[in-house]
Amino acid sequence: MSHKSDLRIKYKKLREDLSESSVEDMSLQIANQALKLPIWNGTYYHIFLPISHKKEVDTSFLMHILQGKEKSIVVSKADFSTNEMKHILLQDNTPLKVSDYGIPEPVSGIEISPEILDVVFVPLLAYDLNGHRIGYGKGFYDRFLKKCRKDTVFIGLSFFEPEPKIFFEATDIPLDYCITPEKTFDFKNNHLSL
Ligand SMILES: Nc1nc2c(c(=O)[nH]1)N(C=O)[C@@H](CNc1ccc(C(=O)N[C@@H](CCC(=O)O)C(=O)O)cc1)CN2
Ligand SMILES: Nc1ncnc2c1ncn2[C@@H]1O[C@H](COP(=O)(O)OP(=O)(O)OP(=O)(O)O)[C@@H](O)[C@H]1O
Repeated sequence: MSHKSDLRIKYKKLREDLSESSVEDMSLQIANQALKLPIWNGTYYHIFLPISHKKEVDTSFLMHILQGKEKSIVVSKADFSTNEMKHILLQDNTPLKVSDYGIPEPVSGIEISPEILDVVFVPLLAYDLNGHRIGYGKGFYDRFLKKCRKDTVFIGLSFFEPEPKIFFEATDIPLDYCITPEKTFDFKNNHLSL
């Protein structure tokens, strides 16, 4: 089993090697895969805005789907002094600004409590067949997800296949699904769903 730090290096490199056009193509495929999941009865959907220079999944396609379905969309603002995030309702007039870390974030707006969220799309570097994930290592999402409801659905988005097994800590909150361009993994039912 690889160390978390080695996996971070491995997946950062795999992402760097992707062309801009494959990032766009695969991000569109991921959004299309999301349409097949049984997640569309909710009201509040949390989504991350991608750090583009890190070649994260481009969530703008998913965002268009959410807007088309008239869902309420929630985005976050990270506080690097506490490693906690604030969650803000995205409205037509919500001002966004790219932070020092390259993350597009709301400047101001209506704050939303994590308990209200029905679905959270989760950024990640690596994940495994049990739905354990690794991010950039500050624990932002671990702290956030534990404040959501028991029935909130957590969905990772990745360009890559899962690792067989990642060592996890007591604070790690596992994903329910991970969507990749070709396949969607359903961890609760322990099989490939679609
Ligand atoms: N789009 C997006 N937003 C997100 C996350 C994410 O993974 N993706 N996060 C998920 O938790 C949080 C931000 N996490 C971050 C943690 C560390 C660094 C950071 O240290 N950046 C350094 C470069 C370090 C490196 O490349 O390894 C820098 O920008 O100087 C950036 C973001 C909250 N918002
Ligand atoms: N709920 C929590 N309360 C306090 N500390 C936490 C909590 N969750 C995680 N941490 C701590 O935060 C640090 C980073 O956690 P971890 O390595 O799991 O981050 P990550 O999942 O890779 O990053 P991220 O969630 O930001 O994408 C660890 O030291 C962990 O112990």
